[in-house]
Amino acid sequence: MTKGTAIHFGAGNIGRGFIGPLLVEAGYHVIFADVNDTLINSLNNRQEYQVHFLEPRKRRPMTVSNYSGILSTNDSLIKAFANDEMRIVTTSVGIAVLPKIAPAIAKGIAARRKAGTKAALNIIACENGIGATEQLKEALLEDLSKEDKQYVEKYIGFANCAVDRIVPPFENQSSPLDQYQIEWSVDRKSLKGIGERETLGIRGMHLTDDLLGFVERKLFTLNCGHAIAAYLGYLKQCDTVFDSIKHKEISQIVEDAMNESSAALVKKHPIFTEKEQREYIEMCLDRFANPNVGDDVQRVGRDPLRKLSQNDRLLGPISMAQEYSLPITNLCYGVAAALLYDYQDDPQAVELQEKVDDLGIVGTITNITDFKQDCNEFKAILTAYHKLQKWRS
Ligand SMILES: NC(=O)C1=CN([C@@H]2O[C@H](COP(=O)(O)OP(=O)(O)OC[C@H]3O[C@@H](n4cnc5c(N)ncnc54)[C@H](O)[C@@H]3O)[C@@H](O)[C@H]2O)C=CC1
Ligand SMILES: O=P(O)(O)OC[C@H]1O[C@](O)(CO)[C@@H](O)[C@@H]1O
Repeated sequence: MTKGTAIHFGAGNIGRGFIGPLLVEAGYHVIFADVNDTLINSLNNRQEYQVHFLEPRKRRPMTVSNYSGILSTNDSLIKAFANDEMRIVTTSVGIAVLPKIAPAIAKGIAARRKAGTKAALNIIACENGIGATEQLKEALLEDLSKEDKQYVEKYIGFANCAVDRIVPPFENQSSPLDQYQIEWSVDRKSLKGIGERETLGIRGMHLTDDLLGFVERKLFTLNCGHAIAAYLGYLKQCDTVFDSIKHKEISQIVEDAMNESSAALVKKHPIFTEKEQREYIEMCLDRFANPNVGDDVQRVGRDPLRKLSQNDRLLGPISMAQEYSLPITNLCYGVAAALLYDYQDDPQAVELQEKVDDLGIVGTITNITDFKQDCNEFKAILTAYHKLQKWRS
């Protein structure tokens, strides 16, 4: 049964491998909008592609069809917004790219208003980060007229979400996908056009009134452990997270860091019990150790400055633990490992190491973390940094 049309910005790993397939399976025609014309041409020429599951158990690949591709700069995309059948807009372009796609979405909304379309449209940014859809909304409001803003209030929902699926890069026109518990939790109250008990009819989308809990659980547990495994693995010259987690001293730090984060998480978000968090951590460790997921440490560790930002997976759990005066030693190892990340093909790693060269490590920790030099967190990061330096030599 057709449910209408969806536009998905970013036909990369999570777009083609996770969100796109869920929307297609739910009965939407998905328009993938991307800047990469080779990718768009290849999607249009193929008309279908496969998603295969990297789980230890065998499961049949899924065939994805009922989609089309369009360059995100193409004016037809703006026209597509005006269509009454257009119901949902999703993104997975990377959080820093959201301001770049905002003008096209703003033009699309203006076209929708001018066409007199009254059907609700929901926009969901599926990026790793807190409040990604909110950031997109703020960026696009700048481009809207007063009338468009009134229209937005009435008909356009902007819902934050947590998106959890490990999708390593595509190979040979098919998408590898890890098949553990999947999570696409969406803020129910921000959606438009659905009743109290209704859903958008998308299997795998979980509507919740406690979104922040789900976002922080994913970012501060799974992403936290994943990033620490990547940065520590990089120091030991591991190629993949799978290789990294085989080192006992790495898996211990990763597990202990996730435990430290969880101890604070269950206090802040009592919707999760300690038992559930223990099981969640087990599930994360299983995923990291899945031999079928050949996930490069450089992919998982990409953009270290973003990962070292205040509310992200490394400093976020430390602040949360500080609120309850809980231990943070292993989380500080994660921060220190990220500070040592010097992969030359990652522009943020290069920028980070230039900062270390300019400011010294004490100045860099101050600059990035905002911790005072005499506080425990600062000392723990500095101590861990000096210990981890020896891993490289
Ligand atoms: N890969 C994964 O397992 C997961 C990724 N995420 C999040 O999803 C987002 C995307 O990640 P991936 O799919 O791995 O990255 P990716 O690099 O595979 O895909 C990003 C896509 O966005 C496109 N893009 C870049 N600028 C654009 C623009 N201005 N307009 C339209 N398209 C544009 C790129 O061409 C690329 O196809 C990130 O925020 C990431 O944190 C979240 C959970 C899991
Ligand atoms: O996509 P980010 O935020 O750079 O994080 C790296 C990795 O974190 C995950 O979302 C989950 O661990 C990966 O699948 C993802 O690619």
